[in-house]
Amino acid sequence: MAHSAWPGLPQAEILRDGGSNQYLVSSDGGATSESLCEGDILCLIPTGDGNQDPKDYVLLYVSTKDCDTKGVSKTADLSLRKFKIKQPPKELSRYMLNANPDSFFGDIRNPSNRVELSVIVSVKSGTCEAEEFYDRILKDLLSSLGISPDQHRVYFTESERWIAEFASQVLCKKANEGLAQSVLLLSGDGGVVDIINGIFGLPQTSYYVKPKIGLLVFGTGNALANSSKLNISNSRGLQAVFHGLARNIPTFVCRCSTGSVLLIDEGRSTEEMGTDEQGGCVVHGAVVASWCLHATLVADSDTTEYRKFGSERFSMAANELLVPSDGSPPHQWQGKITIYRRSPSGELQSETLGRQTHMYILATLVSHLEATLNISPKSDPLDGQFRLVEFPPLPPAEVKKIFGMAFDSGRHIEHESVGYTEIEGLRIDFEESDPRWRRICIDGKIIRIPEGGWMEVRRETREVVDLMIRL
Ligand SMILES: Nc1ncnc2c1ncn2[C@@H]1O[C@H](COP(=O)(O)OP(=O)(O)OP(=O)(O)O)[C@@H](O)[C@H]1O
Repeated sequence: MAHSAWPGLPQAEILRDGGSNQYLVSSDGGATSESLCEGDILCLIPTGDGNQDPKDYVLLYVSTKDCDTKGVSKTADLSLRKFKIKQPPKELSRYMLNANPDSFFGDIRNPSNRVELSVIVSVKSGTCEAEEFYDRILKDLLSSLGISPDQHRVYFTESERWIAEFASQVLCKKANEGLAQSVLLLSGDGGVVDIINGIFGLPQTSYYVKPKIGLLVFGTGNALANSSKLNISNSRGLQAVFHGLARNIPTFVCRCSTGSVLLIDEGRSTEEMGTDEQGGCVVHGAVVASWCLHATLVADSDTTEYRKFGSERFSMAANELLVPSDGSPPHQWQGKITIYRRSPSGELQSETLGRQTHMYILATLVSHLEATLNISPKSDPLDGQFRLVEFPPLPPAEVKKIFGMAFDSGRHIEHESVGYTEIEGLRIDFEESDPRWRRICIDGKIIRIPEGGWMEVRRETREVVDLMIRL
């Protein structure tokens, strides 16, 4: 760490403010003070180097104009604060930045021991705040840590395909050469999944070193972050980057019949998918594979107009599907569902769901699709277990009741019409003539299956990337 990074830093005192996780930071000899939530602390850096007093630290945190807001403030209200501190409260020692060669940045005090760092800013994620967060917080933070512009690369996404192409052309290539890499990714689930797919598109060498992803949360649903105990405070996940551990992101593979296409540009255009040796279409996911109501509402709400409403867009589109404004009844999706499970002796077994019409078919590796939508309450962070949530066509009021229960700590699994089970995989044979009802969702990406087609999802055993999480 270059101590020259801290010239003229003001001195402050940090004290616990009552019994909660609130602190008071007072500077200017007590003339100025502001409240600080523990979730907004980034790190404490010991500045003593033997000649100096070891009780000197630099405190870095994200400050908000609106500190009464529960949860997360708008990025426009955030700024990075840096103070010299003497004797911080001892419970804050867990935020101490130690010299650790295995950490996300490598040995931050020693530039020659740092890992290769890329920063990817997904400019269209969520409500498009990632770029502003980079400008307001991240740029200054990296420079304060002594990570100079020549020691990392910053990229702003230029297209829908940008992250997947970067992942295959840069990340995978270097990982295959055995290079340790870390990626600060400002996005929603889509950015992570694009990285996973970009890497899965190429073979792995025996030298492969999994890149570490530090996910800064800027999407709409943020299922992976909300399910992985990432602290979605104003630090947007930076606490896990500094103080977390790297853990494998479990994934699944989805194969679909030849002729399946990825819908892009708000569904106006299509793109060819990757293919396997048999000519089937292949895509990987880490969050969710769905059909019926879930896939259709994600697809219908993926427009610039809907995106302005943040995660509210999902319930708006769901309402239109359950109670269509033209007065028609909700659609009943038609198809054959086959479920794969492992027997206690490890044998793969299949069983067909005993009905042909459906309202909800969703296989997931995560617990939460949104901050409070606990779709799979038995899932633990990154546990790798695939679970199926399904129910048949029901009156709209009953479907809304089920969702109310899902938002209430995942109680929907107690509803008599909801099936919830551990699975190894799932196959759908579609029996729908209208292409609108043949759209599936793989981690937010929408795939249209050809008429008479099928899709199959299975857990994937190859590991490609790690996520920084706090255990
Ligand atoms: N410069 C760009 N031009 C066009 N599309 C972009 C650009 N940058 C990102 N995108 C696309 O924007 C989408 C952002 O997805 P992401 O998952 O990160 O956010 P989200 O959908 O709002 O959140 P979540 O998936 O968590 O609900 C992706 O499909 C990505 O490919």
